[in-house]
Amino acid sequence: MSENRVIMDEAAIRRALTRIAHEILEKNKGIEGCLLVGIVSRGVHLAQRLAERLEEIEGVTVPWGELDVTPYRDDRESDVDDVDAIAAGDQLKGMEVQGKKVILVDDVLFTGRTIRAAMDAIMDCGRPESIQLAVLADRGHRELPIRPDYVGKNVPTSREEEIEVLLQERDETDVVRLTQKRGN
Ligand SMILES: O=P(O)(O)OC[C@H]1O[C@H](OP(=O)(O)OP(=O)(O)O)[C@H](O)[C@@H]1O
Ligand SMILES: O=c1cc[nH]c(=O)[nH]1
Repeated sequence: MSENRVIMDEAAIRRALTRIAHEILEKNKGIEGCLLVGIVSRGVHLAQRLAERLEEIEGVTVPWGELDVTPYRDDRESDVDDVDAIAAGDQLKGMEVQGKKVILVDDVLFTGRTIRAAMDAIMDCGRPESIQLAVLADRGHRELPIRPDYVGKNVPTSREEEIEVLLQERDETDVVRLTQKRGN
């Protein structure tokens, strides 16, 4: 079994994001009223790239923000101090979610717990018209009833495997890899 299998290379990531941008436009009949929200960390770069693609296609500025869902996680230790927790509304820097079509963007979808936390965070800021989800890779193993609206690639995985996403903005390369979990 290969230790490091490339699932998507730079071109595949670029094509997937372009396709997702078109799917977003088709589903929402344009981009009006949409707000892209990238989940920290790599979801932020993907949201920015999608916003850029959408702007290229539609010729309008597409609002996007970033969200660290740590304070909203269900696996967060209860004795963690709240000093560093930044309310979702402050993270979104006043961007209005009320009545908006919020499109959450993340790199990997696994159990769904990160997205559950993100939905809670968004709801803390207002009542969006809808919340949609775009992910670069869906590896299955959901623990909650969450499904993505836009998927770069479905990647069947075992629990002993991991999906690793590297992006130029942080990692100086664009690749999605399937690796063995350390210790396996
Ligand atoms: O569906 P889930 O089981 O919640 O897993 C998916 C999340 O896991 C990873 O984030 P991680 O917490 O590893 O942080 P990172 O984004 O900083 O790598 C990934 O970026 C997703 O946000
Ligand atoms: O395989 C996985 C699971 C969760 N998050 C990741 O980034 N990769």
